[in-house]
Amino acid sequence: MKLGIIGATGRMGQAIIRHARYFDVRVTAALVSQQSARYGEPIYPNLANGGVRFQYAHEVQPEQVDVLIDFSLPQALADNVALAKRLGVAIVVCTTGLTATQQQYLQDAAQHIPVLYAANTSVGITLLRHLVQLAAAVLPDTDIEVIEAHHSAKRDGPSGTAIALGESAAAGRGHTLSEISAGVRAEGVRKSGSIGFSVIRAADIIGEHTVMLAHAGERLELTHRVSNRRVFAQGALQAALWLQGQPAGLYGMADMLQLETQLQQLAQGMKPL
Ligand SMILES: NC(=O)C1=CN([C@@H]2O[C@H](COP(=O)(O)OP(=O)(O)OC[C@H]3O[C@@H](n4cnc5c(N)ncnc54)[C@H](OP(=O)(O)O)[C@@H]3O)[C@@H](O)[C@H]2O)C=CC1
Ligand SMILES: O=C(O)C1=N[C@H](C(=O)O)C[C@H](O)C1
Repeated sequence: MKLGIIGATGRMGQAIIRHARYFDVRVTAALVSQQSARYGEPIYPNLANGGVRFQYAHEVQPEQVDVLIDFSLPQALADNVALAKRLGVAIVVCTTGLTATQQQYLQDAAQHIPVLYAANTSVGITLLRHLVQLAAAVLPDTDIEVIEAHHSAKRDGPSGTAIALGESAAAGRGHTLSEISAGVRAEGVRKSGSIGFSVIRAADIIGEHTVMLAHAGERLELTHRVSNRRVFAQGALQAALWLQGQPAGLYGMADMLQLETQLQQLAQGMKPL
């Protein structure tokens, strides 16, 4: 598969370029912003890469890529989706901090091309979202808080993953997140039934999320920690390979992993404790 990576000079873009060779994937386009200092440089000088150099989106030709992965910035989303439509290829969007308007661009593009959106491409978070929904439903009276920690260069907060986990918890309670979100907590007493967020930014933390479900005398904490960006890169590459064969539509990581089917089959085969 011929892959175009958008945000190719960034932390995640570089992780994709490093890990593509472990999949049946060749990076054939590595896209940078008009402001990039890296334009024209070879993408990974230490490895044979067929002479691919960092280039601008408007230079990419339709035969050059089969699928795109976007790890850039929200403000580039409209251009990235337009590029996928121009090339007529699927796009895996992994950028977080999207506005409602930018999320609508994904919905609109999905009428024409396959689009997979994932705020977190790890298998662990895809499963955790389901566990959180279940726990929130089974423990309806617990207070729910989402705590996340990331590196000091992260721009958005709460993280896209924290918001997705909050959405899962709210869904478990029969609500949308916007109905019961308390946002990032500051001062003031807790409103019963609200979901609050805590945000930590420090050093080189790659990505950590905890969902706490607490009531008096007892607390359940569901935690996911990533210690290597390879985890995100592998998930995104796997998603790109899968998405290429799908019809136009908007997908998530759970669709790619067929998680609902897997969980139903497992639940049927489980013995009572
Ligand atoms: N879904 C997931 O699992 C994960 C998602 N993320 C998200 O991915 C995004 C990128 O993260 P990260 O790699 O750490 O960020 P970086 O800041 O390291 O990289 C972003 C890159 O985007 C490039 N860029 C900026 N503007 C544009 C543009 N207009 N068009 C194309 N490229 C542009 C920049 O480079 P240049 O100017 O040289 O082009 C920059 O290198 C963030 O939103 C982050 O939250 C991160 C990790 C995992
Ligand atoms: O910016 C990051 O680094 C990460 N961003 C994603 C998010 O906002 O959820 C996913 C991951 O935790 C790393």
